[in-house]
Amino acid sequence: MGVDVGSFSEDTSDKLNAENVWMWMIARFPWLSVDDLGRHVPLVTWGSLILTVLVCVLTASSLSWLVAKWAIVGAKDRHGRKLCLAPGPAPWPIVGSLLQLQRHPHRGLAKMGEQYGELMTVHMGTTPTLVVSSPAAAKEVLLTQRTTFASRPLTPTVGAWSGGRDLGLAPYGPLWRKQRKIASVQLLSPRRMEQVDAIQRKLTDFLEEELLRKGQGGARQGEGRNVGTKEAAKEGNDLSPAADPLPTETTSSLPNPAAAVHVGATANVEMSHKAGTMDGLQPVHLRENLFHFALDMLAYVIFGSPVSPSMQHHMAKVIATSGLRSTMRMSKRAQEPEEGLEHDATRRMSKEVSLQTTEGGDDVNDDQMAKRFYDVVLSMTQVVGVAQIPDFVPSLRFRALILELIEKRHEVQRNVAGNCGSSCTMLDHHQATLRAAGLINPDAMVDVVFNNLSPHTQELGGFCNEGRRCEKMALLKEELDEAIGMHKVPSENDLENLPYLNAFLYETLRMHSVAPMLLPHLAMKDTVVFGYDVPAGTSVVVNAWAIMHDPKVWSEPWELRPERFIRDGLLAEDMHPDGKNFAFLPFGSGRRMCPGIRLALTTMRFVLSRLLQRFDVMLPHGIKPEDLDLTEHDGIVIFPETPVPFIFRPRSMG
Ligand code: HEM
Repeated sequence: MGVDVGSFSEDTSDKLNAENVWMWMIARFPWLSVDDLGRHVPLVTWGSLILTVLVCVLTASSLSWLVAKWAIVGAKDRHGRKLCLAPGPAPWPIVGSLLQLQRHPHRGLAKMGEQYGELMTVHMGTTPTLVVSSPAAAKEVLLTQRTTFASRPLTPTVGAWSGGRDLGLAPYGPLWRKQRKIASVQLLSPRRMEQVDAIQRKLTDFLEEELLRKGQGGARQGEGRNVGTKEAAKEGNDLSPAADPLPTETTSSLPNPAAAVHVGATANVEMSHKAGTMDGLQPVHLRENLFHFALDMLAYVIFGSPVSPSMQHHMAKVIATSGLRSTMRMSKRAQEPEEGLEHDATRRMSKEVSLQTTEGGDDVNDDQMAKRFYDVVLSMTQVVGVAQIPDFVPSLRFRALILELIEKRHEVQRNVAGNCGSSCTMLDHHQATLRAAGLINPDAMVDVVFNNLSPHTQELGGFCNEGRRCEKMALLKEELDEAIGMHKVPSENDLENLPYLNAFLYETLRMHSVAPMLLPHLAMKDTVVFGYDVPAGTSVVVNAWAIMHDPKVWSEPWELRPERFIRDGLLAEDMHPDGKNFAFLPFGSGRRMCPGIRLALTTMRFVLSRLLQRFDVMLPHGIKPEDLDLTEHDGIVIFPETPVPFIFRPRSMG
């Protein structure tokens, strides 16, 4: 049958019948005509395509329902007994509910929890996971049944990373117990914390100096270029210590974590562009400085010395101003012009001095080592999550780097003055000086761990511009000024007794939970939680974020209200993050609770109080609180994706 598509008139639409619709479609899409099958192959193709898609969709959806039914309703235990699993969304084949979780799984799961309740079964890929979202259920899993849930799932990522042999991700068993004991009794013991205290003070002094220097435009050569411009943000070095080069040719290749995470984030670019100076002071990104601070602390605890080039530069200054300077002058006079000697000496030392350096150390390697250290720590925070997506690249990089750092540390140990006798090199002396200055940790974690492991296990190998936030800042300062004053370096004892400072810290940990879903746990045997079966091997995620933002648990959970942690003018004892209050779990609870809680709290209290003593912290002119993009960076550890520029005005100026 021929159809005169050319003569088809749209006016025939008043007769809305199948024939008209068909003719209208043929007028629009002539290839739909079946006049000449040979010529109109597309119709057949489209037809089969549509049919195929339909079949696929139907099959997938019935399959997913079948799987859901099998997984949730019809699941049976080893003895064929029907299991009653916690309710949850029907999973899709292969991906389970991963697509519904979107970018921030803790938020996605909190939303699902509103529908399914405090215990739900969610498929992370093909793995059924029990998600816990209430204080009572968290208590049941982390405390009452703490041994049953004390293990960690061995995901492909964890397997590739460390084979599950590291403390944080190891399955519950003898190796984990041994590591945990070393961590609690030796590495993070009160005695060790005193040693860490000394380096913490030095690093905080350095942090303050850096904030001051950068705020004043950055004195070092090459710094401050493009600051606050779109170009700088695009380069990834805008306002950050990534633009923190050692002088001249040793420009650091240290990554800007912001750039690594989100190069040129629009908000960042716009904000940096808008950020104006204030009282002649430049805005500074605190986040990067704190990131470097924390990693230097970590590197000190683990490898015995900070790793960032800027810190090494600082260490070099210690040497250059020590007795060794004259030795250096003498030994290098023949090669160096007198003018600018000190600067050159400092620079040269900064090349030579680092934990990794062997004699004649090379700055490029040091910089690369630091870059890799920052890089892998950052990637660690992104990869180890509930979404079990294997990413082998960072894990292999991580292993190689750690092995290299351990080897270098052994080298340092061999070279430490005293061991080398008459063959002591200049570097040995430098390291002895750093040790004396407390900049090389005599008991680095690698040493402790290696001394403790048997040969067998070794083989296994707040900002303030206006309004209520200002009030809170003022309250913090008032408390600090009254109790300690502006100049005294506070002791841990001083700080523990400041209710508002601690309450402020706790409230921040509640609102911006660093590890929002703790680390994943694993059921080691079949058990029952609140009437629901939990078969052995089930992954368990405690959504601490959901609990800490639940309006049934916390009134006005989105409001920053440190006062909620204070009772009768004192810090409420039952509101400590020590794992006893299951509504407030920033460090987890039970067997796998964070062993670093003391170090973390001490460090945060100290840094916060020192910054408050020294600076008025505010947003730059032209930036309002509502301009800020506080979107969380995705990964198992949460921090703001876009660094916020602050003005650090020395209080002496005010
Ligand atoms: C604000 C800082 C910190 C927060 C919020 C934090 C939070 C956490 C959380 C939530 C867990 C998981 C608990 C669980 O799965 O039930 C954890 C585990 C862990 N944390 Fe921390 N942590 C912090 C700092 C530190 C520090 C400074 C160290 C060490 C120096 C550390 C070492 C560990 C280790 C080794 C584990 C694994 C413990 C195990 O599985 O047995 N953390 N942390």
